[in-house]
Amino acid sequence: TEETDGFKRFMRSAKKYDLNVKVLGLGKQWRGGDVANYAGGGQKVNILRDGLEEFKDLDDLIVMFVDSYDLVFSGDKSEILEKFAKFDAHVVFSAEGSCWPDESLREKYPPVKATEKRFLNSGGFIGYAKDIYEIVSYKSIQDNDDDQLYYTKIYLDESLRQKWSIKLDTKSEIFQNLNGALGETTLKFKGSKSYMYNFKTGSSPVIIHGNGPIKSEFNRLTNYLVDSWTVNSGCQACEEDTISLEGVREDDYPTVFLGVFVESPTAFLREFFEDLAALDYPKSKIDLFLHNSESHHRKVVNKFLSEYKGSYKSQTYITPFEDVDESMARNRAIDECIKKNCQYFFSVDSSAHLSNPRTLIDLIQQNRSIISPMMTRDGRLWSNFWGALNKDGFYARSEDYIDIAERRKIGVWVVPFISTVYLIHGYRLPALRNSNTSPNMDADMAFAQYIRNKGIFMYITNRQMFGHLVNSDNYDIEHVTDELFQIFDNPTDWEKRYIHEDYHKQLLPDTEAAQPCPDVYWFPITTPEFCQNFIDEMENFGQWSNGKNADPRIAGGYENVPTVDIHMKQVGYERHWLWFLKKYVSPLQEKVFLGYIHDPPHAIMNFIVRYKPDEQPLLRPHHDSSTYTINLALNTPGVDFEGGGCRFVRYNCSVTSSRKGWLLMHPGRLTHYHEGLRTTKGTRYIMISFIDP
Ligand SMILES: O=C(O)CCC(=O)C(=O)O
Ligand SMILES: [Fe+2]
Repeated sequence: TEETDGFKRFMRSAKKYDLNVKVLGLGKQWRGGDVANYAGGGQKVNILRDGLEEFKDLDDLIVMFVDSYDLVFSGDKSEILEKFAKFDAHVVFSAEGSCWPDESLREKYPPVKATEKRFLNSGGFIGYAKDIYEIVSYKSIQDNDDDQLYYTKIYLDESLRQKWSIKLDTKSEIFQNLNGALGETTLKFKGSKSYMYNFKTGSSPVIIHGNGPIKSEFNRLTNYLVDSWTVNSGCQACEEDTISLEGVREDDYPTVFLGVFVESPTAFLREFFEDLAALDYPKSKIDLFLHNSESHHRKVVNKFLSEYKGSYKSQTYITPFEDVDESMARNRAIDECIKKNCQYFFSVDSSAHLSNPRTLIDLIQQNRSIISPMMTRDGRLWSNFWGALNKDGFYARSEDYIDIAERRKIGVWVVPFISTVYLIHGYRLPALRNSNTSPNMDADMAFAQYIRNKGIFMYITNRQMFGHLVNSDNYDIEHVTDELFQIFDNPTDWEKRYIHEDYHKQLLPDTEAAQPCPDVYWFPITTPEFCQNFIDEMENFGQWSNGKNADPRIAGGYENVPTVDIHMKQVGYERHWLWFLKKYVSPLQEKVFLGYIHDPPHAIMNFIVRYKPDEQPLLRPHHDSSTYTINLALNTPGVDFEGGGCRFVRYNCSVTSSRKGWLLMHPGRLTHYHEGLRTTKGTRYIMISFIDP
C-alpha cells in the first residue's frame, strides 16, 4: 500500500530482470493488520482477486503473486517459467520450515524429505491465472483475517489441492523463504552477477523473500543481491538513483538544517568545529542548530558561534544551562527542521570529525532516505554503524562488518543501525517526530529502532574517506588542556595538534638533520601549542623542586646536578611521554646515530626544567646519565627570556638561539660535557629526557 524503501528495492529488482509488474494495492488504506507481529493480511487476497478479474478467463496466462516490501527477484522470466514448468502443476506456492499461523495443522501436511520445507508460505506463488483466480474467489475473507491460513486450508484439502493442481516449492527451486533458512543459503558471485545458492537443496532460487523477523539480515543480503555488489565489479547500485549538484548555482543549493550535538565531554572539540565550518557548502543555505549539554565546552562552542555569527542562514543555540536533555534536543531539531520546510536534515555529533569537506555534498548526491558517512575511531574497528542486530536489538557483528569498516568492500549499504552523523531527506521527517525518545534506551538506539520499525532504510556509505570518530572514553576534564593526554586514544588528532608540521620531513632519506654543534642534532618535533599547553600544565601543577642535591623523587635520593624541575611521573604524564619518545624521538635518533637501535627507548628521568634569574639561572658543566639526551625548547630566547642556551664544553660550541618546539639530541656521556647557560631575564623552560641511562 505504501511506496516504502523496501518497495523501491523490489521494483529495482523487477526492472533489473525485465519483469513486468502490476502493482496491486498501492495507495490503498491497509486494513490487513500488524502482520509483522500478528496473523492478518487477508486484504492481500481481496486485492489480488480484484486485480485478477480481468485475466480470470485466460487459461494460458501464467501469473506470479509476490509480496514486495521484503522480497527481491533474482532471476528473469525464462528462468522462472522453466522452473515452474518442471513442477508439472497449475499452481506452486512457496514453502517454509515453520507452520504458521496455526501450528495445529502441522501433521495435516504431506511429509517431505529432511532437506525440504513442508509448510506453505503465502508471500509468493505462481500459476495459471484462471486457477489462481478461482483459488482467491473460493471463499470470502476479511481484510484482517490471515491470508496464509486461507491458502493453507485450501492446500490441505486434498480434493481442492488436486482440483487446482497445487504443489509446494519444498526445495526452494523458485521461492526462497529465508526465515529459518539463513543457515542453508549463501551469496554467490559470477562476474558482475550475484545470486543466492541453497546448499541444502542445491538450488539457486529466483525469488528471495525475507519473511518473518529477519528483516535486518535480509536487508544485508540485498546489499549484494540483484547485482548490487559483486566481488569482481564492486558496487553496481551505487550510482543508481543519485542526483548531482554539479553546475548548480550556490543560491540554488538545497536548504540544509544542521543539527549539532555536544552531548558529552568530547576530545578535540575545537578541531571538530574547524572541520564543520570547512564543509564545502554555502553557509547561507544552512540553518544551524546547536545543542551543548557540557558547560565544560562552552568556551569552544561560543568561539565557534561568534566566529560564524551571521554566516549561517540562522543560528540557534541551546546552552548547557537550559533544561534540555539529549532526546529533547534531538527531537526539537527535527521539529524545527520541519517548521523551516528544510530539504535536508544533517545531524552531526561532536565526535564526528568531518575532515573531508565534500561529505555533505556527497551525501546529498547519493540521494538515499537516511544516509550516514562511515567513520571509525583512529585505527579501530569501532564505527558509527552496526552490520547486524542480536535477538535483543543490540549490536551484533555481521559477516561483512570488518570488510566494510576497513573499506575492503566499498559501497552504499543498508544497515540496521547508524549513529553520530547522518543526512535525512526532509520529506521523511514528519514520520520521525519524537523518534529519539524511548524509555530505558539511549537516544541513538531509540532513533535507529524507530526507523527500522518504520521500514525506512538506513544506509552507510564508505565510498569515500569522510573523517573519523574521536574517542572520548578516557577523556578526563581535570587538566588545563585535556587533549595533551590524548596521545593514546586519539593519536591522529593528537599528532595534528601537537606534532610539528616539519617533523615527518626529517625522516625522509634526503633530509639532513641540522647539526649546530658536532654530534648535536636539532629537529623540529612539537608545535608551539604543545609547548604552551605543556608549560601551562606544569605551572598549574606548580610543585617545582627546590634545585637541591637531596631529591626524594629519585632512587638513592641524591641528584648530582639538580635543577628546578617537575618529573613527568608527578603529573601523570610518564606513560604518555615514553610513548612520545618511542613514536617520535626514536626514529630521529636512528637517523643520526646510525646502528643504535633501542626499542622501546628507556628513560627514567623525564622532566621539565625552569630557569629564572632569581631562582635557578644556570646549570654547571656535567654529563647526563644517558646514552643520549633530548633537550626540547618550550619557549623562545629574546621573547620569553634573555640569555640561556646549552654549551658543549669540549667543542666550545653553544646553542643559544634555541627554537620553540625543536629538540637538541646529543650523546649523554664522555664527549658531550655540557652546561646550561645563565638566563638573565624572564623564564626559560626546557623538557629533558635521559634516554637509555
Ligand atoms: O639548559 C640546558 O639547555 C641544559 C640542561 C641540561 O643539560 C640538563 O638538564 O641536564
Ligand atoms: Fe645535561
